[in-house]
Amino acid sequence: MKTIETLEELREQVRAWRVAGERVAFVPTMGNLHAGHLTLIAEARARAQRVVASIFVNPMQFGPAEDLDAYPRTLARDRELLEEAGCDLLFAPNVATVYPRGSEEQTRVEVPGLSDVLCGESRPGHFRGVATVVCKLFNMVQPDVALFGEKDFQQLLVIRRMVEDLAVPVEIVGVPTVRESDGLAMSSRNGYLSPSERARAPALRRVLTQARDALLAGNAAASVEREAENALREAGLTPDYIRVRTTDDLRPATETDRDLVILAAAYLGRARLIDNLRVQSDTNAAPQQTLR
Ligand SMILES: Nc1ncnc2c1ncn2[C@@H]1O[C@H](COP(=O)(O)OP(=O)(O)OP(=O)(O)O)[C@@H](O)[C@H]1O
Ligand SMILES: CC(C)(CO)[C@@H](O)C(=O)[O-]
Ligand code: BAL
Repeated sequence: MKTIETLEELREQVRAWRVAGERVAFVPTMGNLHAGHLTLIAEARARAQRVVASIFVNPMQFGPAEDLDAYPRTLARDRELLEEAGCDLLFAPNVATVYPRGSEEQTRVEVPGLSDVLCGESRPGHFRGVATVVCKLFNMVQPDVALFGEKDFQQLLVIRRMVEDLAVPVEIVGVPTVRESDGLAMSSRNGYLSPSERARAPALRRVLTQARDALLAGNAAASVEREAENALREAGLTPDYIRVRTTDDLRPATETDRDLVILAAAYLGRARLIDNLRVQSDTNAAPQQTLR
């Protein structure tokens, strides 16, 4: 596996593959890789002849009080994992390669609406940073297909919408969340948890599952959200939000919506955990099973 830091070398390599008629898949990451990332690489391999991964801790998506400096940087280990997983090229640019004009850069990519709710409300400007860097990385790598985890459900929707609205010629594939054996969604930031916090963390997934069951049993979304927040507090987590939303545009669920997702974020020690669970209720279900 090659590691490339400059745009010139990246473009030369990807151009050679494209000229040879090879399809290129792209997996953008911030590094500190785990089995979730490696599943994205495996899915990428199944969809293209060549796989490019990037590792770039993007300053633009971090708020001033967030963990940009502390974010784990483990490049040597990440390289080994990518190589074993069959990645062809690692693009590991520095900040000046991605943002050559530094603070003088003016262009931003924004997906308002989808970016302003849920995680966007707690992390103002976060999705502007994500959409801008993903748009740049797409222009740098020029892949045919790019893969993103469903763990970051809102991010996946923001990217899908950006690609649609700007006619970006990249197919976007969402990959189901990879979990630890106790249900906790794998995440680089799980490494921030102390042993006792780690023991409490699976409550997030447990509460999401209980909330889904309560919805399917006919309870109203607002009461399900309230109960779930209380359950998170009782489990020792500090809820940021837990909300029932439509899967396509994250609107609050109404009685007639059938394709829903419950999204949650909660603080635990130094970590802010996120997770989500789809709820597909049957339109022909008996009355007690429909959403009220
Ligand atoms: N558990 C997981 N299952 C599937 N995909 C995942 C998982 N965790 C992360 N991803 C995906 O990997 C890609 C890169 O994510 P990133 O490098 O930020 O990892 P992360 O573990 O989500 O980190 P963080 O803890 O900082 O959010 C994203 O598309 C993300 O959705
Ligand atoms: C998509 C991404 C690599 C953009 O920096 C990041 O938000 C992430 O790792 O999910
Ligand atoms: N996985 C999402 C990247 C972030 O939290 O900044």
